[in-house]
Amino acid sequence: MYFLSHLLIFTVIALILFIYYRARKKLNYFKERGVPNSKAIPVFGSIWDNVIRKKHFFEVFTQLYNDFPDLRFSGFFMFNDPIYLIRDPALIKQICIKDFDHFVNHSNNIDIDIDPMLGRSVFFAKDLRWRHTRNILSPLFTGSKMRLMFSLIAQYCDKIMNTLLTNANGSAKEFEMKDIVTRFGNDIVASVAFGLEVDSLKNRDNEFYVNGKKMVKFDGWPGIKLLLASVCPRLLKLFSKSITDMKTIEFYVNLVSDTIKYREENENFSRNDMLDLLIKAKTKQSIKSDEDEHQFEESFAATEHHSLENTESSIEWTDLDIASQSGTFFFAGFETTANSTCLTIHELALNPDIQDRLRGEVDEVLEQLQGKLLPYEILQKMKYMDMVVTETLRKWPPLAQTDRVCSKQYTITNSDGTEVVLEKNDIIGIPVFAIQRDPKYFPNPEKFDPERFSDDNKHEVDPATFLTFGIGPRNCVGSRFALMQMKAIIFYILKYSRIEVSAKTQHPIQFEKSSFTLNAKNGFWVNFIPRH
Ligand code: HEM
Repeated sequence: MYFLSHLLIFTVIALILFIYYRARKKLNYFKERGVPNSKAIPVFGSIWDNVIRKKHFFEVFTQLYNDFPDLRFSGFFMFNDPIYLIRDPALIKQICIKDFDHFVNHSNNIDIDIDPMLGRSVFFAKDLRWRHTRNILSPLFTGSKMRLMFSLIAQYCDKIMNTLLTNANGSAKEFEMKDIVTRFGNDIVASVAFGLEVDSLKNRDNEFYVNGKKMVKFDGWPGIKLLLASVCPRLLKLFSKSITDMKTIEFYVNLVSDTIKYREENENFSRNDMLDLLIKAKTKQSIKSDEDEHQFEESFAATEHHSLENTESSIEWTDLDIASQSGTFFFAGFETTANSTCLTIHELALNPDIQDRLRGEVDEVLEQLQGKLLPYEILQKMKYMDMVVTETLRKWPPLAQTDRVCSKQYTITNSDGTEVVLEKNDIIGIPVFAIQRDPKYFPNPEKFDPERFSDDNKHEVDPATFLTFGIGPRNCVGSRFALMQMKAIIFYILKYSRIEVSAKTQHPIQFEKSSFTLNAKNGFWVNFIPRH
């Protein structure tokens, strides 16, 4: 027994020393390639300040960006992984657009045998599966498809804002916006992506909302599983069957299967929602083309659709594939859209003059509509709305950084002339937040200034410095959906109320350091003053 316990202690110490030695050796990675790198410690790399919750990810990434202001790229370590941080917008464009074929995947791939739900989603898929899925999905997110869905969203926002403020009798009502906007988002996803009507403000613990919350919970054990899925999938398989809870997967697949069955049995049923389009894609029916696309004003922030080579695929779509793409609205679009909406509301509360001007635009539209529901075409024509939302997304992009993985050798040249050959599986980081807060590209970057995106000024913004929705063929497929949802919620809030700071509004706002995105530490509190 005595011998065994000593052997165990010895083995554990030897293992720790071995891991430490290997991690320390890895820290020479950039030096050996002639690339200056940010400070790093073994195992935790350059993000120690976030690991101990001293700084938010956003602050850490900004520090790494500012470490070498004159270089086109430098290096840092995300735990043990060396990452090339690309600082030069022209190089970002070259990698993500021109030479995209060398950089197709993100680093957070998940195989379908690790998680049948996430692995099928376009967000986590890689190579051929990604190309095939993206080719199917891209046509479902164009302006004309958004227009079809928009009436469901506008109706919902109008009804809910109206109910929220009944009984207020003209007096201020204090709300924590994240809770409200999350419930808005949940019901909109239920309606558009799953064909289900729920009212999460009334039925607070409805099954759809509870399962949705589980899907987007990526802190704690689910977060560790997500990290293991890309760093060490074999280890994850030892501990767990899947990242997403199997019961949650079953819930969504059953929901989608029942709805598909209903719609197939009722041929005349048409709801013009995303699920309809996904079912058509599954059964390889043609989806009406977008010849009327040009009639819509495009939001400044909406991402371009890049055509990919046509990939004939032998992958047959099942109900699980459809449930997975519908589920993508949760894990790719839920927190991002909800936080961006809350931050727009927060900025409008802090900047009453900007809010007044936006309300003026809303009122003009309301007068034009004469009680009718807001149509998508008119929403898209609201110039100041677009400027306000775009400036929020510039100042507060919900993801600090995105990335690409190199798939075949590629040479990049630094400002000092050093050439570096990127090898297969090398990772490059794109510092979204730091670039959008760099005074070189956005003077006085802390200021909330929608004028940056006015017709007179927006041509001065280099598209490769506005990266909130990413760049190139792997950009955010849901940008139009996110913008439509954010604008609809803001429109109907301003129709029914004036937003003011409340006693609980935090300014300057602080964010949860354990979160990878911008979750306010004490919530997003504001007062709504009902309008007559
Ligand atoms: C304000 C809200 C949102 C923001 C800021 C955002 C941002 C992003 C970013 C930065 C990326 C990576 C792009 C790149 O690496 O170039 C991305 C990818 C993606 N987003 Fe969004 N997103 C938002 C909302 C949504 C919504 C509502 C959906 C709905 C389906 C969505 C679906 C996706 C998908 C599927 C991808 C992966 C695309 C691919 O890998 O082909 N996003 N998003």
